[in-house]
Amino acid sequence: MSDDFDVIVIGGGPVGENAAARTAAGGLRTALVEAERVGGECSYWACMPSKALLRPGHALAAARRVPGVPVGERLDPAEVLKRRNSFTSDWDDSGQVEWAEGAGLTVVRGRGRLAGERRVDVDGRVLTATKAVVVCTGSVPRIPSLPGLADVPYWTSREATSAQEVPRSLVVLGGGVVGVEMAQAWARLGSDVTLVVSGERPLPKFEAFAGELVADGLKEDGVRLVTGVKAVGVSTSDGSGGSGPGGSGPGGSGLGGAGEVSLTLSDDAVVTGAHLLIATGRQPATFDLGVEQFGFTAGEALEVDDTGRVSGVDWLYAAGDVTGRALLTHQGKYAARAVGTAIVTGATDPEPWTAPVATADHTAVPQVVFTDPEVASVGWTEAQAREAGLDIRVVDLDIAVAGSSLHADGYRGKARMIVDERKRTLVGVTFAGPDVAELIHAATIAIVGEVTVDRLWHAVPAYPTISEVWLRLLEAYGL
Ligand SMILES: Cc1cc2nc3c(=O)[nH]c(=O)nc-3n(C[C@H](O)[C@H](O)[C@H](O)COP(=O)(O)OP(=O)(O)OC[C@H]3O[C@@H](n4cnc5c(N)ncnc54)[C@H](O)[C@@H]3O)c2cc1C
Ligand SMILES: NC(=O)c1ccc[n+]([C@@H]2O[C@H](COP(=O)([O-])OP(=O)(O)OC[C@H]3O[C@@H](n4cnc5c(N)ncnc54)[C@H](O)[C@@H]3O)[C@@H](O)[C@H]2O)c1
Repeated sequence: MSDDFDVIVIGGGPVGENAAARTAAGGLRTALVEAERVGGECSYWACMPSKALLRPGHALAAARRVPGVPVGERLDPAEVLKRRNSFTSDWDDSGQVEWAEGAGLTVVRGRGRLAGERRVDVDGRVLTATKAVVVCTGSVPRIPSLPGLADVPYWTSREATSAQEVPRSLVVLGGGVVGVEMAQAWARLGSDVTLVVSGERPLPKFEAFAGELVADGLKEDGVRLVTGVKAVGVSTSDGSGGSGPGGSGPGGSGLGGAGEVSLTLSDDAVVTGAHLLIATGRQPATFDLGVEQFGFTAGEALEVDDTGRVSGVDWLYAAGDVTGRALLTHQGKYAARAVGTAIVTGATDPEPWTAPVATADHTAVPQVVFTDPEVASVGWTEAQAREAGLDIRVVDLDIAVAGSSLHADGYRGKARMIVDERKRTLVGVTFAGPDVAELIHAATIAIVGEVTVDRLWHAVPAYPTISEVWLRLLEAYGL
């Protein structure tokens, strides 16, 4: 096999796959270098397995909210885990490799390292690129420096998404998206879950009402929510199980016997569980990658422009989590399409909102938190819009339309629309409530298209759908 390519992509997660597929489709000889599994974190230890763990609980809760539907009391964990395993292809990436080869890529197994201009060392074998190298190495869990943590076994999102049995009990540290999703998934599968968050509520990056509704949902599922405290130490009751990340999923060793992990909190309280999940954020995977030769620091993001070009190096591109821009699969894949197009077309300074540019990263990033209730948001929160100095009007509503009451008895949800008063266009929208995920793409289109509220008035939502909340929001705005 030749070691000369036009493009070398390091990291075969969803972002690397998309960047590589784009350059290959543009006629460029493209290598995809992957150290673990083609498909990346998203396919095996993040998006797919986490959503597969959550979906059955949502289906059961939804059915129970509609009288007359005959449903059981609880989930069947064995079946849920079996279905989750099928979504990760039992952690076998041969299907993804087949897809990559079918897309014209050369898959190179091994750990890639930048080795000078347009050169990548893969475990001693040096590949060269005539055009570009694209770094798509993703991110890794950010582990806090907590006294005792290095000496106890703990879960990261990998073990939390791949465990092969329901933990008897689970302490989750960190109330971001991973923390709330995994707390609910395992609680609904029968685990006794405690979620420890340092702020007043979970999901601090979202509108406050969203975090409050999710907190209520978690409590209804029996999750013990501990707020406003910091973890100050960790220990095990029997000292068993080795140290560092490990669990009952593929690759993990587990805590072993009946030992418990205890987290000591800043108010002197102690919370205990069979497993401890550290869900305190992620950091760019730029370790042992040779980024220092280009002025970057290992563990920090690769700063890129909107075409994905790494600052100061004209042949080096990056996309996805490693850039620290938006740690989301869909947004990383969007950036990958931009990078691929920029490399194929040779665009260096394209106009915003053209194909080689990830313009939406700045103003229109959608995200769904797949808890019950769900949170779906796009664009800016009120706080971010005010910080940006925009003249805004905030419209808040309960989601209470014919569609929502038909959807579920006792439907409880909230919506917020933020309007730029100067342009009369939307700059941010958040929905929180059962099954709001599918509402958000309409908001994304309105923000990206800079549709005015006056024109949006003519986008009539079908009756009786939950989308009628759009009509109520515009009426509340004054139309
Ligand atoms: C629990 C969890 C749930 C999530 N759920 C969602 C969700 O529902 N929706 C969503 O949009 N986002 C979700 N995310 C975020 C999403 O997983 C990431 O944004 C996405 O995986 C980023 O893709 P990526 O290709 O940049 O990185 P990754 O998926 O991390 O892939 C990077 C790849 O690069 C490889 N690699 C790293 N270094 C090297 C090297 N030196 N040489 C060769 N290969 C290397 C890795 O092995 C990996 O395969 C979730 C994250 C977590 C942790
Ligand atoms: N549904 C989805 O789209 C989805 C699901 C999971 C993850 N993700 C993405 O993956 C990324 C990582 O998720 P995450 O939840 O790990 O990170 P995050 O940054 O969303 O949340 C981490 C949380 O941990 C808290 N924290 C940090 N240090 C702490 C400490 N020492 N003690 C207690 N709390 C602490 C932070 O305040 C924050 O709320 C996010 O950017 C997220 O958007 C997306």
